[in-house]
Amino acid sequence: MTVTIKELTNHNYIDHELSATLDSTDAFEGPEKLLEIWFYPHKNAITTAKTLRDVAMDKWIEILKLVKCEVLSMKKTQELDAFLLSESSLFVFDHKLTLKTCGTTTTLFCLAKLFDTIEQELSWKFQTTPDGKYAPFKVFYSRRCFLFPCKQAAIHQNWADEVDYLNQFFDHGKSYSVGRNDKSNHWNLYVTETDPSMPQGREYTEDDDETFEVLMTELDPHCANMFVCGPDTSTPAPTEANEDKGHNLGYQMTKKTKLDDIYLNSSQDSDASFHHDAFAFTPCGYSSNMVLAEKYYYTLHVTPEKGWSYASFESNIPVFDISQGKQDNLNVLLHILSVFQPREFSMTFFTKNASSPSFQKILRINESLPEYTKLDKIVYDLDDYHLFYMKLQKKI
Ligand SMILES: C[S@+](CC[C@H](N)C(=O)[O-])C[C@H]1O[C@@H](n2cnc3c(N)ncnc32)[C@H](O)[C@@H]1O
Repeated sequence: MTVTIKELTNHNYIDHELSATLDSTDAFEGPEKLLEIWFYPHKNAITTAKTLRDVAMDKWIEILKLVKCEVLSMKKTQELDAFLLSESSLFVFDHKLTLKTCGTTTTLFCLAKLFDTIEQELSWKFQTTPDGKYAPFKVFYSRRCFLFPCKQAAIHQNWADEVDYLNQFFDHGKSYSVGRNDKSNHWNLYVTETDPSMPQGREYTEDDDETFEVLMTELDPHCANMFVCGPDTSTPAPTEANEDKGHNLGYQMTKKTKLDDIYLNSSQDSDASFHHDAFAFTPCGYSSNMVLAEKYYYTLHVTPEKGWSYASFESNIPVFDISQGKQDNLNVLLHILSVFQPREFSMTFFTKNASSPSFQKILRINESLPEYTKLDKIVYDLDDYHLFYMKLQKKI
């Protein structure tokens, strides 16, 4: 499955001025804050005429201003809107959204505005408890420990403050610190209890809901250099003739590193659609969103600077099922590791079905990574989800 040059001209939204004027900062916090809100368990459970995808672009821009990031471009598919941001990505489905932002963004500061907007624009009322808290179907917030916590805005400097802030909005939130609890090795998760009053039954359940995330640090310098543009690097500097340098270079980086070729071209129907949107930052850095079969995404973000190099991969593609067993997450992981060759990485895998072949295979994934030593390997039973976490380090 690879992308074609047509992907450079079929954006639903693109901010050429912003792409031309973005510039680099010094020490950059690659590790992202990841907020996923399921307002309803399924689009069939929405009780009003409008859905999240009816929220207009200018409303998303206002919400994202509070997070301190901007929209570079957006592509719409049949099932989702994939936004490429100045600091990572936003995926909007009819009934849920995933917001992933890096740097010194203030992700949680958008919550009040987000709930106000959907109440005004969609008549979605989730503020139902007497204490004014919100009760969407499910909320997840997670992040690995930061490389530069002191650079973050106040509440994001430490996990306990983030949890206190989330608890002002939601009831029944549970907080986890996963992995050995030292300065650079843990990963945090906040998750609310599933709202039992929402409709139940097969037509309201996403059976194939899986999320696979790989967070890599200390990238191999040659690999990291593939995401640097300008003199003496492996990617040529853009020419003046390019109308949108960031998107052009992003496309070139994707093709060169074969990041569009992670999933086999053998998904259930080989005509499955594939959409791509990538951006190369100046002088370095890369972000991309890929959408497969209209409803599955994977997203990659790279901070290549020596000293704080970092790359992340996140996917909701149930690879074993859609490839009919021809490909699994080990295969996906090996492809990603070959592109970045990190010294350390952590991975998380969420699934509803602990007896699925995908989950059973992932439990033994470290046995197929002879170059890496396992530091932590943990499974959580979170009632309606199972979480697998593993941290690995390259053998010397
Ligand atoms: C937004 S990208 C990808 C971030 C992502 N979370 C990651 O995995 O690293 C960050 C990279 O782009 C570079 N960059 C250059 N200009 C930037 C800008 N205006 N905003 C954000 N990043 C920028 C950063 O220095 C960094 O190397």
